[in-house]
Amino acid sequence: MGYGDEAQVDGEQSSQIENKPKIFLMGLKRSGKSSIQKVVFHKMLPNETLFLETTNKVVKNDISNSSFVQFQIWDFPGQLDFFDPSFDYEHILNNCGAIVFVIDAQDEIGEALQKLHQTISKVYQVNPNIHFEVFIHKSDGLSDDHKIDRQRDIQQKTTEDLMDANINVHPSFYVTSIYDHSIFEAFSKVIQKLIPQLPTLENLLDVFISRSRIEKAFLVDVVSKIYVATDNSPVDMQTYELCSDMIDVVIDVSCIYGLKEEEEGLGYDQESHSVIKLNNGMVLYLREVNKYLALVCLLRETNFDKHGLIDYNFICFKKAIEEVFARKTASRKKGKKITN
Ligand SMILES: Nc1nc2c(ncn2[C@@H]2O[C@H](COP(=O)(O)OP(=O)(O)OP(=O)(O)O)[C@@H](O)[C@H]2O)c(=O)[nH]1
Repeated sequence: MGYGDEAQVDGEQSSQIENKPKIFLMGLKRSGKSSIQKVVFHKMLPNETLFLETTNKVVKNDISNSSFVQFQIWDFPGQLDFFDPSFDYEHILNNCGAIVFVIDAQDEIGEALQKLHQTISKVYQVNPNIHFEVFIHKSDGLSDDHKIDRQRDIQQKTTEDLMDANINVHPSFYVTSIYDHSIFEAFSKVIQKLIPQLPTLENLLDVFISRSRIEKAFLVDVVSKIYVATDNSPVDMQTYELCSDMIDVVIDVSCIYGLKEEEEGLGYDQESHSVIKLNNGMVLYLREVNKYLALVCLLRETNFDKHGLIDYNFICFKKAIEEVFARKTASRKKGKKITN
């Protein structure tokens, strides 16, 4: 299952800008932009990206999976000169929330760094509110030492160049690969910056886990496995991977045993919940929050004895989330009325 429409847009169509915030995927040719989009949002297997052809036009993708996560991803071909005077980039940048700049960490990085600097300096002049996110990509092919060196080099050079040019921008850096969960974690962080309700969601999660003696909780988008929010304790990649895999297990089992004959669907509804006891004394706990989101938690088995309390706290948490959604929808409608 994938998301929404995928459309090729040319110069003219690109001027028809909708109100959803946009995330631009930029970087040199073959750096991995289309692969990232396909793997994260279209469930393409990483190995299948080997056969992706080079992108010739801007590819626009509408991501409307949940009330919180609604945006467009624009995949720019590596060979496109974004700042060509014939390309109306100033207009396009007005509604852009973030630029994800992808650097192939297995390749020579000089040209990519030059292009990154040029992109940041020009974009900053048009819209200083855009978040700059640098993916140090294809990290799977590097040894651990090499990974650290690459990240340090890219981060240092970019920051120094920006300081020398007097540009007050602080890009975020992520080491990513489509062959593990790093790409999902990085994209989660990119998207979270575009969710205005993030502090409220994090607070709700903090209260929920502390009252329920839970170690870690993620509010996950069930289709993409991007986490929309988590509590304030640090994210450990293995825990995120476990929680994300649990969603697959629950959906797969529901599809096989939960759907009626000839019934089609994702196998995920209000009834979806699951508890998995691991052999290391930990428990995974999943509950449906709404059509798009699941709460997935990790807790100690000894703290699961009072699971009635956890279930009760979850109901309160779910109600609070519904209120946040309702407020968001109400304020959106109010905004529309005013503009009408
Ligand atoms: N090892 C490795 N290869 C990757 C990764 N991501 C993408 N690739 C490979 O990189 C190659 C280029 O990927 P694309 O997604 O087509 O690159 P692009 O940036 O969209 O390229 P253009 O369309 O030319 O701008 C493909 O063969 C992918 O399989 C990764 O994380 N690790």
